[in-house]
Amino acid sequence: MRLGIIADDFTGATDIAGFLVANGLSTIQLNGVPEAGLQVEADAVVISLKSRSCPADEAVTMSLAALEWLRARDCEQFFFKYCSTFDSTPRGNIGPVTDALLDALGEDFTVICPALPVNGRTIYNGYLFVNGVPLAESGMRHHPVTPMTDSNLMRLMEAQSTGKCGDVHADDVARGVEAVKASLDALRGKGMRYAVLDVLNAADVATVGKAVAGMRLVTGGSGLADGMAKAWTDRLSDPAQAAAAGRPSGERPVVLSGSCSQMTNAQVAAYKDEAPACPIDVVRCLSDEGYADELFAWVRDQQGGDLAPLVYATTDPDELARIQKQHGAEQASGAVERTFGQLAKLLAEDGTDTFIVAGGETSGIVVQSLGVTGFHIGPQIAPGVPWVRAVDRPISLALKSGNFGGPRFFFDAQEKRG
Ligand SMILES: Nc1ncnc2c1ncn2[C@@H]1O[C@H](COP(=O)(O)OP(=O)(O)O)[C@@H](O)[C@H]1O
Ligand SMILES: O=C(O)[C@@H](O)C(=O)COP(=O)(O)O
Repeated sequence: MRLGIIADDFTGATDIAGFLVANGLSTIQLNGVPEAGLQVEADAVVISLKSRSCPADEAVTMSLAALEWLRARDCEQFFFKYCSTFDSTPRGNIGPVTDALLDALGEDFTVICPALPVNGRTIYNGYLFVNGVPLAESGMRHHPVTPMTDSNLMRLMEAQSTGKCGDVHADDVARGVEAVKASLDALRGKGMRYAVLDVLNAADVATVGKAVAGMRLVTGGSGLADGMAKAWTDRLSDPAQAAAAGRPSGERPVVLSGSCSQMTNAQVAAYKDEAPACPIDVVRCLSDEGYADELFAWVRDQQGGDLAPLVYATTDPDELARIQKQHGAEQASGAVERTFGQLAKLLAEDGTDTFIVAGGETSGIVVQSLGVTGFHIGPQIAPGVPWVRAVDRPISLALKSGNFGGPRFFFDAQEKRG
């Protein structure tokens, strides 16, 4: 197998898998660390974990177990996939997991590259920008679980890891693959353990993708994987064929939105103007055991129309701050996730076969509640959001990262099924 990927959340996993498939790499996504005996045939395997916001020691244990499974399949290269907005808690899991993976592989150096220019994530001088705005000034500063209040990737990485972090400057990236490799060698020579890769555009993506070809472990977002896959294009199959097994097949859709990101707020606003929509009451998530049953009954009544019913917890930063102040951030987000998990399970048992889900943590809980083992990856609805189809039952899903897709994403997902 060419590439083994450990993703720290479920939308992140489908994001990277979607880019690999779009470049013609046959890819399978496995939800959680699979049992030792499972056989898979693919160019790339993505193991999706829900390890972004849990305690660091749990994230390390899960990631090492995933690495062990992948190593047993003779992967040529390993990729630790985290968010293109470097989402991590104040203590942070990206550093500890990167360190643990490096140590387990006997390596002492890797790259840090969350860039994804096609979705507006660029890196300059080691600072991460979201649509031209520094990360800490973007909507990510209000994230319910992983608010990002620093834009400097070197500082973020050093704060949560054991080593020093340098930067491969945009000028070197613009000069090409050999200049990037020389800069990486120089940083390593200076005792750095990590090197941020500046990336401003699609050409830089291709350059850094080639430059990391010989590294045993790389870390970053799906943009880096896109560049790596492009560098392998000569050995790849037809993208349409690679996506065939993941094409959506269902007929009873629902939309579940648990993301409070800026783009999801816009998507929910656009969709609820035209489709049946039910807001989630956080207080009832916290206190009412029967609440998921009630939501289930509502969805069931609404299915069968032109547009799938939407259940959403999505709210704006002011209301979110109020809820978190009143109930505690962890308690509120945990209760909302639990409700989505219960609702998804009830819906699947009743025959809902298509789940369009917004939010990484939300997607994680939905997929875990459905108990799906893994996914075939299908065509992309928007950059970073492919359709996926469960390997073990006829269920299709679109797992949308909070900030991905255009304002009409929920409509697009129901229209773009081929
Ligand atoms: N109204 C709300 N009040 C409190 N927490 C919420 C609310 N809506 C969503 N959440 C929580 O916010 C988190 C959003 O994270 P996630 O699903 O990963 O979205 P994103 O992809 O935007 O990061 C989840 O834990 C979710 O349960
Ligand atoms: O890299 C990205 O931005 C996404 O793949 C990702 O990790 C999404 O996480 P959420 O925003 O929590 O959905």
